[in-house]
Amino acid sequence: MNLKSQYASITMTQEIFHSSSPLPLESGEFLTEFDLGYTAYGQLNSDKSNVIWVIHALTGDSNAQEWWNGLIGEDKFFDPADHFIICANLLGSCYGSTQPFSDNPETKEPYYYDFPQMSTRDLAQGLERLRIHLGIESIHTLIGGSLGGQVGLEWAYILGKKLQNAVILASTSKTRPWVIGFNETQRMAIESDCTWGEKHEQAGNKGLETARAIAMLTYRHPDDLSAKQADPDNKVDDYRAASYLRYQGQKLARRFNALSYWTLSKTMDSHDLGRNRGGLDNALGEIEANVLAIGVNTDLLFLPEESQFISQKVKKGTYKEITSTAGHDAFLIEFEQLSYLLKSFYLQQKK
Ligand SMILES: CC(=O)SCCNC(=O)CCNC(=O)[C@H](O)C(C)(C)COP(=O)(O)OP(=O)(O)OC[C@H]1O[C@@H](n2cnc3c(N)ncnc32)[C@H](O)[C@@H]1OP(=O)(O)O
Ligand SMILES: N[C@@H](CCO)C(=O)O
Repeated sequence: MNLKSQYASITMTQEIFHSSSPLPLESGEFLTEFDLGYTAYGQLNSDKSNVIWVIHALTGDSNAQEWWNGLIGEDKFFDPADHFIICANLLGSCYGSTQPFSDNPETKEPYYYDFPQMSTRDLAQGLERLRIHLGIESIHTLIGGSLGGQVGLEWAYILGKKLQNAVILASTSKTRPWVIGFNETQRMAIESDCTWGEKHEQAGNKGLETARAIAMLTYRHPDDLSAKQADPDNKVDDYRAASYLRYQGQKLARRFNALSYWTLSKTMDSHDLGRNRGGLDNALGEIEANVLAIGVNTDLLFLPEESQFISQKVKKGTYKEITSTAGHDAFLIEFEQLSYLLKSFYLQQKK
């Protein structure tokens, strides 16, 4: 399907790729067949050397130009006039790809709670299938933040020399117990919703609101809330921070579902680039691409040290840092710094 983007001159395509061959999963299970919804902007050049592959974070979708509008678009750092920019909705997510409400080909009923558990490696294998289907032999740059960075690292490992540059933002090579703990509290919130277990898309919705509110505290820095959600001194109730978190919970529950959230949070927990590869040092050391690992100085979820570690262990690594009061989500917000860091990274490659 060809669509007009908000920039009349940009070609934007939205398609669904269907894979009819089974995808083996790390758990030992299979996805018998699967769909990946994807969005592409711009055109492949004649030698197919202008591919920028974006991987979204936990609740993102494939329309990267919309949620990364400060980085992708006309006259932005990644301009579809020059690049073929593609982003696929990750497996398990509810924006066009196979997810818990998709039909299980074996039962002809939605998977619901029987949706198989997938690791970041499995999600990367799904993207690899799409790359092969599109006939893309090499990727100029893979870029993703948070969960998108985790999947990006896994894919960078798989791609080997087919990938030139990987930009991994606010992410990690192995999920820390602290993060798994936060994800578990969010799943506990979902489980405590009395509709969890029912077979419809609203199941667990109130629990999802709470889960998002908990998650927001890991995406923001305490100082950010102090600055933006401060109350007058005479207050004894109805604090701004409280209504902010409630609002954020409701906002997500309107556009996402608890089953996809559950699945993807488990996927985040599973992330360990070094599993069955002789550990992290070995696995990172086998990545062939130039890697730019970007940390955020106020990130409490994926610490800047985790990005530094990635840059130190890969063959060709660079570390840069975003300075922001925003916390973890700065990678979705601080476009000016991001554009500057990307520019200096590419200039460094030319030297
Ligand atoms: C179909 C789709 O939308 S999917 C793709 C979009 N999403 C993604 O890709 C996921 C990644 N994006 C994100 O996580 C977020 O959009 C971010 C991090 C980029 C920005 O987060 P935001 O929620 O926009 O910013 P912020 O934390 O400042 O909150 C602002 C919102 O809180 C509201 N708010 C602020 N303070 C309060 C308060 N005290 N009480 C109630 N509401 C409040 C604001 O009015 C604003 O509401 P709005 O979103 O309806 O305009
Ligand atoms: N704010 C991000 C998650 C943190 O990376 C999202 O909602 O996708």
